[in-house]
Amino acid sequence: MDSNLSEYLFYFSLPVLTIWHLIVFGSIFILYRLALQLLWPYFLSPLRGIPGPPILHPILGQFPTLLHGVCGFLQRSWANRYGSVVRFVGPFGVERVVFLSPQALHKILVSDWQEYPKPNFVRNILGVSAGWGLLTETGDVHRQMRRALNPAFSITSLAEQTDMYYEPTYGLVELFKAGIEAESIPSQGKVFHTYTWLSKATLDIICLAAFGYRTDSLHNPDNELADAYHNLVNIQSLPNLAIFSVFMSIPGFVPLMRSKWTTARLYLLKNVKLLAPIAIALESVDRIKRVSAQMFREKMADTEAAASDADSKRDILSRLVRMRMSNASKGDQLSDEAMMEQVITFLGAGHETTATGLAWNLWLLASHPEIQAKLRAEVGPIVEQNPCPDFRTLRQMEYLDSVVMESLRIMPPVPMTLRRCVKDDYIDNVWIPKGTMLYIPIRIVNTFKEVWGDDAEQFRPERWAELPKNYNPTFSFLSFLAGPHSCIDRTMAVAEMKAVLSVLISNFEFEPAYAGQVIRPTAAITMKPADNLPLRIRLVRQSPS
Ligand code: HEM
Repeated sequence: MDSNLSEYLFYFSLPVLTIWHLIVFGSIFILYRLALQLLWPYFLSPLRGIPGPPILHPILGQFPTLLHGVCGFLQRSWANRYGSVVRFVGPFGVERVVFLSPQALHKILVSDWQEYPKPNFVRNILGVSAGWGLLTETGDVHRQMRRALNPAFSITSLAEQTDMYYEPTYGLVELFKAGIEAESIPSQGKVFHTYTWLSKATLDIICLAAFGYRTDSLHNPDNELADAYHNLVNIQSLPNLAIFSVFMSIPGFVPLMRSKWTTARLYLLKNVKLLAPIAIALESVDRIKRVSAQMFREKMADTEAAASDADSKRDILSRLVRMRMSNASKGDQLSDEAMMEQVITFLGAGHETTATGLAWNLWLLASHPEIQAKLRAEVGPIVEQNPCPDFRTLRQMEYLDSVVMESLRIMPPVPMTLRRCVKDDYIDNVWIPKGTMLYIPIRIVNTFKEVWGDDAEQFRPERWAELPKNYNPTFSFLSFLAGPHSCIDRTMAVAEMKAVLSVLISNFEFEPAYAGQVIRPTAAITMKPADNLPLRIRLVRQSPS
């Protein structure tokens, strides 16, 4: 082509062509992609032979029913109907496959875990709301991080922390007592929104345990950290999760949101309805990071790893700082930045999960007074003698253990999680193409009748004293997941729940707030009570016997 002609095309035709081509080809491409995406699950998908519920809506799939249903119940009814491999379709033709067999779960979560990471949009949501650490990393980076962090979560380390749970717990006891005594007829007790209060107490506990930092959000709601977490927890809902999922899937959206430019303009984004929950999450995490960074700097400046304060010596951050100092020349070291992100992750992963677990436990006890009385008979005399039972004593209370495990089984704070297949594979002899989204059905597995029997959905702590013969220690109870991504702090979570519960049950009786009370679990990442779980609380000694 002669150079004049190419110059002519470049300077004159290209802009004209670009505008029209952009509009026309862009529209055709979007329509083509949309049509393909919508037709995909009906006619083209290699997964369409897997049994599962019919697609309810051509654009939204099963999403409307999932949105209005109780988390996990629908999937459980599908599993009962279609068997141990189920396919269902979400919005815009996105398919999800559920595997229930222990062999399939072993492959996805344990033996081939590197081939089944969390989907990127999930990692982005977790990263934006709970820091970029263990929860978001995968593969070798994750393995190295976990190796560096594991020693701070050893049983010995956690056992030494147990007494830190009691200051916030007794703070809660005092608040409940004061509220009840201020009533005109104290013997009738008082209705409290238990989840709200448990969320404050568990935030105070995790801040002490993770940083050695006293938030005291029970008495001081204006505390920077408490306020930021309060905002973060309040935006959790399924519709907001859907908004997060869409935006977090757009390439480049997360780096843009994390940029300094956007951070400085979050106040503007809060006025855009669709983006408001994301802006609130980012702003809250930014505030949490600022407080954490300050605490981290203080710990690092104290070369004795905070030798001055007894509490801070045993917190997770102090342990990590000490480990780093003693291993200064070895590998597996985390940078300052990485260590900070981890601690934010611990707060995010450890605060709401435990609050939710405790709230459901109190509900189950409130609605099963005979079990509550049996538990009180075990824990009451022990707590009376020793108001702050240590790790060993908590472990020795067998019925308490059964009650906590049974509650976590029926009402797991994390009811499901997602994984994505990074290469074509066979699972349970079913061909799963690269990119397939897998729904890990924690709540369904925990209440699977083939393992747990016909009363699988009932709250019966006694079953833990004699486990069913089909029980598989790793894959019949998935509340803390299994494999390299399983909860790093399972031991602390259970010990903390036991500590708080033993003290509360020794001091109070819990009842439904009104006759016929129905619970409303709402699940985004955790499954919390939508109404903050009102319960009537009475002082133990004043209750009619
Ligand atoms: C009852 C309370 C808790 C429950 C039910 C729970 C449950 C879980 C579950 C299901 C996962 C796996 C998530 C996934 O991979 O999709 C997980 C991971 C994790 N949890 Fe917990 N958790 C609880 C308490 C805690 C506490 C107190 C901490 C405090 C440090 C914590 C820290 C973590 C971390 C760091 C991970 C990521 C582990 C990894 O990927 O290597 N959790 N938890």
